[in-house]
Amino acid sequence: MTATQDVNSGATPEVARGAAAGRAADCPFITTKLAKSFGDKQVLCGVDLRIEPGEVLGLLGQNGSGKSTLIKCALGLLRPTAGQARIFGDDAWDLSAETKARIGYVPQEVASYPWMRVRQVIAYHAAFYPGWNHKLVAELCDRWRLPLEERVGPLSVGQLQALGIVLALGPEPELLVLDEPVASLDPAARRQFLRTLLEIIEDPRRAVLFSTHITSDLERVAGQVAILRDGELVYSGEQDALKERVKRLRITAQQPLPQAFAVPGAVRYDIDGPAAAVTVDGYTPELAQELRRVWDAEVEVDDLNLEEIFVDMHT
Ligand SMILES: Nc1ncnc2c1ncn2[C@@H]1O[C@H](COP(=O)(O)OP(=O)(O)OP(=O)(O)O)[C@@H](O)[C@H]1O
Repeated sequence: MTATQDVNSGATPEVARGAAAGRAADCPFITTKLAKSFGDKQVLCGVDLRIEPGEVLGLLGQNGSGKSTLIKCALGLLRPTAGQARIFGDDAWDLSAETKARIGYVPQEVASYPWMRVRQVIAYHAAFYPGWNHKLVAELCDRWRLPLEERVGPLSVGQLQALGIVLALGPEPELLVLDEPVASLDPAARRQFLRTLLEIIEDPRRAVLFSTHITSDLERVAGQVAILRDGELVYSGEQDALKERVKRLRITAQQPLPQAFAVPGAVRYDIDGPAAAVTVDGYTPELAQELRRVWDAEVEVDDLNLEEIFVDMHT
């Protein structure tokens, strides 16, 4: 595990010492019926998720839907109540040092050593990783104008977040897990980050789990999308397939639409007399044809972007 946190103890990245190359290339990330409760509050309800090498999975969900809890259970930072998470074949609660060394994790709140200078923190982390990419780290520090000679303690939240990303990317991890990594970055730094991420995922061995509320970012980088609602996955699959499946139908009938007007798979209705805008989950061209026939209506089909899909699925 890279650097900003040791997944099991919250201690130094010593766990990465002795990182071994050449382990069997197991699936980077699998959860099976993963469940987590805090007291009597169930936060995750049987989540099945899988990320293959070369995939970027964007994790979406409203505040409190369980994204961070899912990530922490999958990385062995929280113990699941039921089900299982495996990282490169290891049980998440019992990750080997070799497996931890293959993971880069940027938590929602980056913690580091406040008394050290930025340059020292980077050198400290680099010392644990034989494959540390000094050139990449220097480039990233430059791009994000990280103040190498300043102490970590007084860094701004955004600077600390950028440092967390640098530390996670330094060892060139095969699994990169980012829990809202850009929330505090300014627009220029965010753009730089996305550029960096796009460069990183050119390597087909890498898998990325990227949780964010900024859907336009996910739209650019995530081939796979998972949507959590109240601890349950309501979608997991290709972003393109989601966009094929969820459409907005603009319906114009000859007469005001009756009370009984209903569309199979509708997740949102806006009805105004003879006109309706209906978002459906499970669109097919046959559905549009059927609506034209049954309601004697014109039906136009609009594509939605990821943000519109997310919002409509949560109203
Ligand atoms: N240690 C804990 N003890 C009790 N409840 C917790 C704990 N950690 C998380 N929760 C609860 O679990 C729920 C899910 O929290 P989580 O942080 O996973 O959500 P999230 O989807 O990451 O939210 P956000 O988008 O706001 O970061 C919340 O209701 C939260 O209060």
